[in-house]
Amino acid sequence: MCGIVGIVGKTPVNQAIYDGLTVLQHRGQDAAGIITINNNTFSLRKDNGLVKDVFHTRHMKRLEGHIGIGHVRYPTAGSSSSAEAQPFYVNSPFGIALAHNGNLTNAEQLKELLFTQARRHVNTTSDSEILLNILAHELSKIDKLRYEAEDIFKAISAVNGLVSGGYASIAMIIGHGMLAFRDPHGIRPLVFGKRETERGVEYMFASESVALQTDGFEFIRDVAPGEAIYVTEDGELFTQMCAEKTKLAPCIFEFVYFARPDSVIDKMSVYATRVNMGTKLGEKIAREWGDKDIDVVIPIPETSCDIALEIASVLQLPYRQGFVKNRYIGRTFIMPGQELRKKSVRRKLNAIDREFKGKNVLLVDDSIVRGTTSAQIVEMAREAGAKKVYFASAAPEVRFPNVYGIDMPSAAELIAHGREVEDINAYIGADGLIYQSLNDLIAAVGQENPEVTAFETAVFDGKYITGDIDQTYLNRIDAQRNDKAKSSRDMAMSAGLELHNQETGSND
Ligand SMILES: O=P(O)(O)OC[C@H]1O[C@H](OP(=O)(O)OP(=O)(O)O)[C@H](O)[C@@H]1O
Ligand SMILES: NC(=O)CC[C@H](N)C(=O)O
Ligand SMILES: [Mg+2]
Repeated sequence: MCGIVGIVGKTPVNQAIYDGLTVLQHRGQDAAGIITINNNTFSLRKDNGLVKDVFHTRHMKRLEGHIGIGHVRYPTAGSSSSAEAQPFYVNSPFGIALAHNGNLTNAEQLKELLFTQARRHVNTTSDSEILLNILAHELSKIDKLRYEAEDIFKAISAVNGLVSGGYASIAMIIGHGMLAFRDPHGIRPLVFGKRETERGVEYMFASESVALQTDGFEFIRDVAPGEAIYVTEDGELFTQMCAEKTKLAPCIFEFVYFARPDSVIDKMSVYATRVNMGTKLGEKIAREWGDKDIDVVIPIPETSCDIALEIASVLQLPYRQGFVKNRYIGRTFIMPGQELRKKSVRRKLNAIDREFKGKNVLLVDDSIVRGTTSAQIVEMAREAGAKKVYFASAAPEVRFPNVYGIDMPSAAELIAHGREVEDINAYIGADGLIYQSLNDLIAAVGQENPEVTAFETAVFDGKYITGDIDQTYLNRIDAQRNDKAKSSRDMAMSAGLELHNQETGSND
C-alpha cells in the first residue's frame, strides 16, 4: 500500500513533496524516492528507508525544479531491493518517470508483451517498472514532437485496456507535464487539489487527502476510476475518462487499516467509518456476549483506538489505554518478514499492569491477519494479570490472499485460512473471540457515501473484482511471494547491480 504524491508548482517542489511523503509514511516504510524535473533534466533520489533517512540536505538541494513526484514503498511485487524503490524512469519517449500504488495482476503477460512487441527491457522484478514501460510504449506510438492532452489520454486508454489489477499512478513526461490515473475500479485511492499563489495555480496529486492538507492545498476531488488527469508544466489542467467500463469498488482494507483516520477517500471519512465499525461491533458484542462479564475495553494501538473507544461507549464500559505504544517503532504489519514482525510487537507495545490486574478485559483490534499481534497481545494481557481476555476484531476473518496492493499473497500465512472462529480463538489463546460480519463492515464504511455501491473485499470473501484471478494464479503468487520465497529473492537481489542513484558528496 504505497503512498504517492505529485506537484506541478510555480516554485521549487522538493520540500512540499518531502512533507507530503512524511504524512503518507504509514503507507510504506521500506523505501522512499523523489524525482523532479529542472531544465529538462530529471533529478532522482531513492533508497530503502524512511523518508527522514533517505533524504539528506545534499539530496534535497539537488532535487531542483517546479515539478516532481514522490513515493513511499511497501513492496507487494518483486523484491525489497533499493533498485525497486520508486519513482522509476525511462528515457524514451522524451523521458518519463512514474510512481505507482497498487499491484498489477497480469504483470508477467505484460512483461512478455513488452519484450515481443516493444523490445523493451525491464531491469527489475517490480510490476511498477512494467507499468511505466507499458505507458512509455503506448506514448511512443504517437508520432509527434509535442503531445496534446488528447494524445496522452489515448495512450492512457490503451494502458487501461492492457493492464489489470490495482493502480493509482502519477507520471511526468519531460517537456510536457504530469499525468495521474486510477484503475477502472478505483481500488487504490488518489485525490487532487490546488493552491493559488501569486505566480498562478499549483496542482497536487496524492494517495490521501491528508497530504494535500499538510501542504496547504485545497482538496478538489478524488480522481475517478478510469479517469486520467493531465496538468501541463504551465499549469493547464485537462481531465478525461479513459476506460470503457468503470465501477468504483475501493479497497475496504484502506478503511479498516491502511489509511490515516484524518483522510477522506471517495467522500468517506476514514475516521467516521472506523467509528461506525465500532458501533456495529459494539452492538454485536451486546447482542451475542450478554453473558460475558467484561470490565474494561482496551485498544491495541494504534489503528484500533477510534474503534475501541466507540465499542466502549456502546457497551457503556470504561475505555483504557492499557498498552503503551513505542512511538519510534513503525507499523508491524507492513514490515518485511515474519521474524521481524513478530519481534516488533513486543518492542512496540507494552502493558500497564494496573489496567489488567484482576480484570476481564476486552481487547480490540481493527483486524487479525497473520495473528502476529493478537497472539502476543493476549499473552501480554495475561502476564499483566488479566483474569479473562476477550478479543474483538473490527474486520471479518481474513481468509484469502490480496492481489491488489496489500502484501498478503499466501493463504497459508493467514491465521483464519481454513480455521473457524473457535480454532483461531484457541490459536491466539483468548477466552473468547468475536469478529465483525462482512455485511456490517460494508455497511459501516458504505453509510458514509451511499453512492458507493461496491467495495473490493476479496480478502474476506474471495471475490476478486478484476475477474482474472483463479486458483492457479493464487498458487503461483503464493509460491513466488510467500515469506520464505521473498527472503531468498531479496538476498539474491541485494547481490545484484543497481542501476540508479549513485551516492556522491559529503554526509550532511
Ligand atoms: O494479525 P497481524 O498480522 O498482526 O496484523 C494485524 C495487526 O497489524 C496492524 O497493526 P500495525 O502494528 O501494523 O499498525 P498500527 O500501529 O497502525 O495499528 C493492525 O492494526 C493489527 O493490529
Ligand atoms: N504497495 C504498493 O502499492 C506497491 C507498489 C508496487 N507493486 C511495488 O511493489 O513496489
Ligand atoms: Mg495494529
